[in-house]
Amino acid sequence: MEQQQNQTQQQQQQQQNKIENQIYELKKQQELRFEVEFDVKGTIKLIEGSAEYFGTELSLGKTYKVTSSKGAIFTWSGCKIEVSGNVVSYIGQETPMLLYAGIHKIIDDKRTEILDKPSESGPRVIIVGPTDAGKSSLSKMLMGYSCREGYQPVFVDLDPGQGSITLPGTICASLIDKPIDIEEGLSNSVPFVLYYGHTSLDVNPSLFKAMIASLASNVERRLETSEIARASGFIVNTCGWIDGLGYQILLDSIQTLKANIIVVMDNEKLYSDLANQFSSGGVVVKKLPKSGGVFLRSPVFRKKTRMSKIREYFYGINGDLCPHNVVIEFKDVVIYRTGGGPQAPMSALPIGTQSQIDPLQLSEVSPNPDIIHSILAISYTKQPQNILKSNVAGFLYVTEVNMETKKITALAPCSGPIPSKYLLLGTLKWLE
Ligand SMILES: Nc1ncnc2c1ncn2[C@@H]1O[C@H](COP(=O)(O)OP(=O)(O)OP(=O)(O)O)[C@@H](O)[C@H]1O
Repeated sequence: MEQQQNQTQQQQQQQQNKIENQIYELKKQQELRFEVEFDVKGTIKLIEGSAEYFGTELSLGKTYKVTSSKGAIFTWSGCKIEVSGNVVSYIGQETPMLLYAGIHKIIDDKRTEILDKPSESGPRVIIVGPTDAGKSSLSKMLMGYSCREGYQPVFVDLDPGQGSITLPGTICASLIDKPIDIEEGLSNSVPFVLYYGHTSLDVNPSLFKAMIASLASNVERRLETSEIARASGFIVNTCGWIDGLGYQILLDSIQTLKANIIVVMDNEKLYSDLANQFSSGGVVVKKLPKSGGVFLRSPVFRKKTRMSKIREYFYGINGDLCPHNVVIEFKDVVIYRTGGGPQAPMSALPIGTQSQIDPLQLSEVSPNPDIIHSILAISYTKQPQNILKSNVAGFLYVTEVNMETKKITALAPCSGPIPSKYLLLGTLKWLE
């Protein structure tokens, strides 16, 4: 009841604050929480003091465009911020930022500790917790703080639901050498990308686990490339499925990636289970509360975010890219899907039964109108049997399949022939 009243008051306050050119004065360790709807634009400018957006410092006097997003500008020492456009905002008085900074300290200490020990590994951080706990935001913060100290951690994104580095449906690893761009996010990094093809883990958990193993080998190789890479380690963001099979996948991810720092957000049971399982093996397991500012995102909002992420891939964040229509003859490509055909998610099978289909089996798909609106990953592989562990060169969006002329028309981010004949299909679709 009290929570409901608080929420209503907060909403009323947010409505009042939807004013053009509002100036906010933040005291130390406060944050300005904001929300900008889809297709609506606003700006944020730091006009005095210092502040950061999930670990990235704001430049004084620079106007940042914000759209389709929710977030917070935090200050350690106090600041003034000017907000304009259709931005709903309010000041968050209490934040868990000191505790979050404490996790950065643990990571930093680990880096210092292993500098003179070439056989030891730097921080291998994995952030786990339920949906909308603030995991992605914390991973951005930790990467931002690391880069500000000259480290270059690898960011591993194991959440195919949103696709923070490239498209939804992927899992990726990318070296981060500067704090994340406030307007463009992670889109400037050059990642190693695997196309899982689905936005939910339960469609093909075995494939997901196999892909984590491939990603882990890639990350290991990256950590061995230099002293700075070894010391910087990696930061993994996971998806919010934490019980049943979701928990098993988390355990598998922690073990496969050999995580040595586990950060559990907003869930006592998960913390207790993971602490019991891993603390005795020298792994640091820490729990963190969720920030009161984290927005709960409805399934509709999540779907819209996914769709806008795909749009961004082809058209650019500001609509400034010009994708090309490519026409591909059936004979020039081979399309594969995993799992031997369309599958029911695990959750849809009767309890205790298992799908008879080998989840890692590749089956060739003849081009047909059912693949219209699908996102196809173009693989770098030269051998089709390696398609599931090979980096993705890019994506195509199928707009037409002509069975008479035997041609596929697809949207591609750039012109010219596609770099490989091997394409991977999942269940990810986009209605432009
Ligand atoms: N302190 C904050 N103030 C305002 N918004 C915030 C704050 N922290 C996070 N958010 C926003 O809340 C939303 C959810 O946070 P985030 O994506 O970090 O959660 P998550 O646990 O990674 O979610 P999921 O696993 O369900 O994708 C995001 O839009 C994020 O920008």
